[in-house]
Amino acid sequence: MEDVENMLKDYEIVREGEAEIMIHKTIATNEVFYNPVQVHNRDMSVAVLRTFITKRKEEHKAIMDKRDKAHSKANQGKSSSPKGENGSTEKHDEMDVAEKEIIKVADEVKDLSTEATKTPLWKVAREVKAPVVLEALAASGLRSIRYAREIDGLGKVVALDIDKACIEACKRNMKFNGASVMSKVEPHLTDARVYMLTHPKEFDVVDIDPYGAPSIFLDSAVQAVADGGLLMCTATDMAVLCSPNNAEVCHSKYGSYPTKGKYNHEMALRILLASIESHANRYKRYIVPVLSVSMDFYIRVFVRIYTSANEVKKTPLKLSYVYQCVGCDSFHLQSVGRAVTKNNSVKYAPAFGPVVHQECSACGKKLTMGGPIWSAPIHDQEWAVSTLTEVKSMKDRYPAYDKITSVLTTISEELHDVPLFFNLHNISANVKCTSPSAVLFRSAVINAGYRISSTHANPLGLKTDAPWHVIWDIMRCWVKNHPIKEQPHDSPGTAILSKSPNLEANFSRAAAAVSRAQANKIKRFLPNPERHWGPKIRAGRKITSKHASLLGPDVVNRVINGTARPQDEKVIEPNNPTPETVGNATNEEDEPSTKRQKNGDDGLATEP
Ligand SMILES: C[S@@+](CC[C@H](N)C(=O)[O-])C[C@H]1O[C@@H](n2cnc3c(N)ncnc32)[C@H](O)[C@@H]1O
Ligand SMILES: [Zn+2]
Repeated sequence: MEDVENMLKDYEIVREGEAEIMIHKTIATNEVFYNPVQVHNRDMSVAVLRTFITKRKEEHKAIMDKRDKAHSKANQGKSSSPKGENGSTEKHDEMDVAEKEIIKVADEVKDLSTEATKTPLWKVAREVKAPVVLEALAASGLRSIRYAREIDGLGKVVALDIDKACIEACKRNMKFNGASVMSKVEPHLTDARVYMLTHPKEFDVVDIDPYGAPSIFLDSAVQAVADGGLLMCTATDMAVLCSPNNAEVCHSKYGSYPTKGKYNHEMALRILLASIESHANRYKRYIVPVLSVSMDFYIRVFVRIYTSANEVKKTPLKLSYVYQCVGCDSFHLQSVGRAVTKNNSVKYAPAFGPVVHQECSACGKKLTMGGPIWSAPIHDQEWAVSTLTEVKSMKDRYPAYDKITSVLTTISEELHDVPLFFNLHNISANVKCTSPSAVLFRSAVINAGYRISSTHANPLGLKTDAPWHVIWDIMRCWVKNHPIKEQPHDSPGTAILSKSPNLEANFSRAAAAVSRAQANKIKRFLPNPERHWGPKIRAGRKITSKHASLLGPDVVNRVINGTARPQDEKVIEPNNPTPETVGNATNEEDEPSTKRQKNGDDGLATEP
């Protein structure tokens, strides 16, 4: 008893969701990674895991129903087949009926769940197994403990870390959370890559939450996920994924070039998805994204993984290069592959190109090329809506309820089949005019016969299927009624405005120009979580005077002198290193400024 009390006096107890973890009071050691603002990440993961469990049950039930239907049809065929003289032929007929029915049903089930696994229908167990989870990079074990305590119907949770101090902290925290956690969570001190490679297809859920880039874990992670299982993966190296200044690093880690577009947070998601797909394809596997989130200072994707050599051939249709104009915000996508149908068979060949001229058709400037990115949908609309509904029904169980409902609401309203987006303020800046309000601009697009939506990745971003010549025509019409000062003759804006519009834009207010969430005054974007929010310094990295500009001289002095206070913990979180500013002025009161700062500190968990 005294031992426990003695031990507890060195720790601060932090509660998140239903888990409580012990954080050492002496932060100078910075021994085990813990970042409180990642509660958004953990809450979102809890929510998606709950949806996964529900969906798997539904899919399993559908398979069972179909199997039962197949059996009863086969039995009917058996009883109604006329008795002939030749017993063996009759038997054959009966088997034919049953077999055909089962094959037909197997196809239907495959369509139903897009689960192209090779498991024969008769082999599917009657009871759906409780999903087994692997948290590959567990640190304090907080996430694994939350999964074990909060998610009903979950099987074992295996928590790995390569760092002894982390696994010790994880074991301590498990014990602190009681017997139910002790019996469910299984910690291992090991290199996650080796563990995942030696446990192929063993986990229904694999969670990767690294410092910075997940790239070194992807190859083994895609192999550890069971067919139809879920891979959840974070990347916090936004400076690499978003900025052409780090293009070499991005290409070496992910196999794609980023471009300089205002859509760069969504592009980061699409680069990560393309990279996971490429790793999966090596093992005849492919991904189906269910939710892809750009949040705070990082991105997180949730993808299901299936095995099918046939489906893998279609990957080039889901990938595109991006041509980005250097003069204006126009961008164009070029698919990597195309489908060729010949005599009832489909083959996949490289696409015809290029889809653009060497100069931008709007402003005449050059185009840079980026990608390849994942250009198929990044979310499953039904998953987004189900997850949102489920979160709303359990408000008390999500400490970051406001944040995750706002993100899920915006995601549920996104145009899912339109990759990337532009920023209304930026395209107005291209032609040097005052920006039309979002509602007026959206109305003009809708009145021209196209669809438009917002995006969760940027409060001022707009997704539309309208081609760029329509977008520029709308801006030309706007400028006609809102004249601008004369611009330099060689500016992109002058080139854009020198052409007469082919379309007469109609700015009269369209009903669909305001989203359902906006109409109902539901918050779609929230301000930053707290003053010193962002990725944390890597665990174990010594805090020195070099971190003064980041943490403040007082905190650094206290840490160096060994007199740090528990509240200093909150300050040891540098700002977001994302190289772009997401927009400042906003014309919608529910969309606060999310201007972010550049940061060059080399001790960040996000640095490459
Ligand atoms: C960002 S922290 C994980 C945070 C944790 N998931 C959470 O939600 O609090 C990354 C962890 O990965 C661990 N790690 C790094 N490389 C690893 C490897 N190859 N195998 C296992 N763990 C590793 C580090 O020790 C660190 O504890
Ligand atoms: Zn241009």
